[in-house]
Amino acid sequence: MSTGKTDDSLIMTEVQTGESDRDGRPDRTVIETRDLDVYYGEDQALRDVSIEIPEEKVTALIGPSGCGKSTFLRCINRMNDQVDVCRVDGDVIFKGKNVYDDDVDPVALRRKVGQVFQKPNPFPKSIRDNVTYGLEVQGQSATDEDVERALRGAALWDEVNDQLDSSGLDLSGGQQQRLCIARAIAPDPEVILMDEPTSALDPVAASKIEDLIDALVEEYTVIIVTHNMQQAARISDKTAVFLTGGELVEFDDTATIFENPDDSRVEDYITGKFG
Ligand SMILES: Nc1ncnc2c1ncn2[C@@H]1O[C@H](COP(=O)(O)OP(=O)(O)OP(=O)(O)O)[C@@H](O)[C@H]1O
Repeated sequence: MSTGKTDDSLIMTEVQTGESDRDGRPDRTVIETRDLDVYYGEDQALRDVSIEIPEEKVTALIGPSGCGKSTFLRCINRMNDQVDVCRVDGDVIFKGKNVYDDDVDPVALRRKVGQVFQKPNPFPKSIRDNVTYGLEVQGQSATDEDVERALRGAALWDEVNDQLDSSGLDLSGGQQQRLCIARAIAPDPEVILMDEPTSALDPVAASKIEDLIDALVEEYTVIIVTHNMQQAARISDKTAVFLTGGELVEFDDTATIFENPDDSRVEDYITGKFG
């Protein structure tokens, strides 16, 4: 297949940031927002959000309902373009390039920044066609190897390799979500956005997705919205805490956020005093 991390049409310089990491390498910023304000009509959903998301790490976004977590995710791959009343001010820099620049093609952007949603949403098509869709929508043909690679990457191959022509809708909820992850990774993205990907699943299926996220981050950057504080603590390297009004209150290593946050509002939120 012709996709891959060598296609740098959207990619400019990379930015070095801090020091902590999974495997000894220094952090590199893959996405940076600067002074990001987002409005729906007159209502402001995000307020002056500046953050640097490290590459090949899991960053969790937590905070009470309505604080703008999903809005933030949708800014990164410009899904908010599809909301007429939505206005975005400020910069969203993906590997050095502002994704809101006029010369950025949102479809190409979404190949590099894939998304998985709360409710598994496979197409009413075969398992194979669900996986190849992400490539074909970009005008690329997909081989059997591409299908196998994506399904293996989503820890689903062993369960479905003898039924690739069956409907994706016949799979269990957890398998459907892993199929959606396979669809997202088929075009070989850099970043995978996940909006509460386990909240519609039973605990066993959710645990498989958590294990999968741990494996995916060897190759991809994962940004996950979750309401499940234990999940954020278990799977993420960094945690960003948003609070009502769309303010990013604190962003730090997950251990620091959960054990020793700077802001008392974060402690109150985490200990369940509000939100
Ligand atoms: N399409 C839309 N049109 C108008 N307002 C919207 C739209 N989407 C979100 N909002 C508003 O923007 C604010 C932030 O919503 P958002 O869904 O980003 O929050 P959230 O933190 O992800 O919430 P939740 O945890 O409940 O999913 C809310 O006040 C919400 O009502």
